[in-house]
This record gives sequence, C-alpha cells and structure tokens, in this order.
Amino acid sequence: MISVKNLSKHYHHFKAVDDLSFDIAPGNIVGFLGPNGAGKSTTMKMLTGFLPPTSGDIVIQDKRYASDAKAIQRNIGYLPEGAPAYGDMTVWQFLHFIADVRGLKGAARKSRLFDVIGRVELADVLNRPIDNLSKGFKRRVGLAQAILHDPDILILDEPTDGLDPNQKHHVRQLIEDLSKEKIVVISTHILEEVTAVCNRVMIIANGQLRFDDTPNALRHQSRFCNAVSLKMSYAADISGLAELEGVEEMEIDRKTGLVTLFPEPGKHIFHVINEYVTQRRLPVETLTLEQGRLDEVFRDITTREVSHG
Ligand SMILES: Nc1ncnc2c1ncn2[C@@H]1O[C@H](COP(=O)(O)OP(=O)(O)OP(=O)(O)O)[C@@H](O)[C@H]1O
Repeated sequence: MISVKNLSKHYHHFKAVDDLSFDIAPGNIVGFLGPNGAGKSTTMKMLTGFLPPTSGDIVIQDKRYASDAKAIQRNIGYLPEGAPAYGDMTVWQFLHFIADVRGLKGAARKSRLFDVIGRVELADVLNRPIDNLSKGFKRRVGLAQAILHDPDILILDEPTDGLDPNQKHHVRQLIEDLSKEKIVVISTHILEEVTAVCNRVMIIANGQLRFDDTPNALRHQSRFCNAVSLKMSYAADISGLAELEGVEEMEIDRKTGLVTLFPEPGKHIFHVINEYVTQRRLPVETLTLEQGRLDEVFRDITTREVSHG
C-alpha cells in the first residue's frame, strides 16, 4: 500500500506539487495523467525517494523514507523520464550492473536476467552501447532495469514514450501481465493508454489532484458518452431524429457532416434511432454508439478553474 498525505513540493516560490493526498492498493494500475508541467514526474520522484518533499507524508508498505529508505527501494522499480544513465555501457553490462546493485546472485540472478531480456525483447541489442540505441530501445532498457528485481511496486514515467505502435502494444501487455498483485503507477500523455491498461485514473493539473476514479467513470463525464453519431451518404430530411423519444439534442458538424444525437440523462437511444433510420430508409453510411471522448474530458478537467479556500 502507498499512502500519501498532503504532499507538496515547492521550487522556491513555485508549487510544482500542491497538497496531494491518495492511497494506492495492490492491484491498482494507476494512470497518472496531466498536461506538461502538471507535476507528474516530481510526484513520481518523491514516491521513489529521489526527491525530498517540501511537506507531507509518504508511507509505503508501512515504512517511511526518513527511517527505511533502503527497505522501501528494494521493493520499488522506477523508470525515470529519458534514457538510462551509463550510456557507454552495453545493455548486457548495464543489466549486470543493475543485478549487482539489486544484490541478485546465483541461479535467481541468471533466471531474472534471462526472463527480463526475453520479456522486454532486448536479446538483439545486448552487445550495443546504450548511447547508440534508438529512443524506443533505450526506453525498453529502462523498463528492464525497473523490473529486474521483480518489485511489488512499479513507478513508470512515460513507459511507452518513443516506442512504435507495435512496441507500445507489447509494453502495455507486459505491464498488464506484471501487475496482477502489484501496484503500478504509469504517467502518460496518451489517453488510450489509460483505458488500455489502467483500472484507475488520477489526473493532476497545476500540482493538484483533479480526478481520481476508474477509466469508465472518466468516460462517463463526457457529454458524448452514449450519444449516437451517424454519417449519411447524401443529404436527407433528418429533422425527425431530434424529436425521437429520449433524444435531448442534435448537433451537426458543418465540416464533416457528422450528425450527433445526445440522449436525455440516463437514456439509451441507439435502438430507437436505428429503427427510425431503417424504417425511413435514410441513406445512413455509419451509425455509431459513442463511448465518450476522453480528450474533451481531459481538457475540461485540466483547464477548469479551481477555487482556493
Ligand atoms: N528542479 C526544478 N527546479 C525548478 N522547477 C522545476 C524543477 N523540476 C521541475 N520543475 C517545474 O515543476 C513543474 C512540474 O514539473 P514536472 O516535471 O513534475 O511535470 P510533469 O507533469 O512531469 O510534466 P511533463 O509531462 O512535461 O513531463 C514544471 O513547471 C517544471 O518546470
């Protein structure tokens, strides 16, 4: 369990992290979202003991950094932003160095190295200096060092940054496989990443916690959640759609011609619309039940003014 109370970090007079409080239990895969400069990396550095808080309390598995830093860090894997340090080492040398630092020995060491190199797919670059690797491979080396000692807690700062779409998919699957009993905190700018791998979303802006719930609850904040969109192959009279039972509003996008029908609160309108367009033989090309637009919700949450006090 991670327990954070009233955590703040000030750089001179600037509040990078402003009074955060939250608990994270095993099994939580947390997507830590926020615009650039929101305070995500600063929070992660404090959670991993790399940066002392200005004020507040961090308790990890009943321990505090002030008295038990080594014990906490034994159980944490951290992927910081950017590339791994020691860029002149080869991947092989670097992973052995990390195995030394983590105190891995004998058969356990061999099997962890073998397992992680396989999982993160590093076999082809083991003899290359880290500095010469592509950004995506550097990220994967960073991920390998974070999971090498099989920690209970993983703090991953933008784990898929720089990866191609196939690798992104692969790393997301890896995180899912790793995380059954673990705590995983992932910072990301990619909203789909959150719905793909996380079971909890925390959004921060200006160092403050603005949202903390499931990805589904986030989706439900979108006015597009359960709206129905349709595209027509040519213009036809659709005014009747706006009058249908349960339809609150109709919007037409002038640029794309996409028609969106918004339901009254709690109503489901897909079937009634589907029936109507079929009966009237309207020239409908696509009819879509909208899941909710996360980018719009994210913008709303992070740009909203918050009252202080
Ligand atoms: N060492 C530092 N000294 C002064 N200001 C800092 C320092 N480190 C970070 N900041 C500032 O604190 C704020 C939060 O930075 P942080 O890196 O935590 O944000 P972030 O949410 O991780 O952003 P990004 O998504 O761009 O990585 C930013 O305004 C940043 O400029």
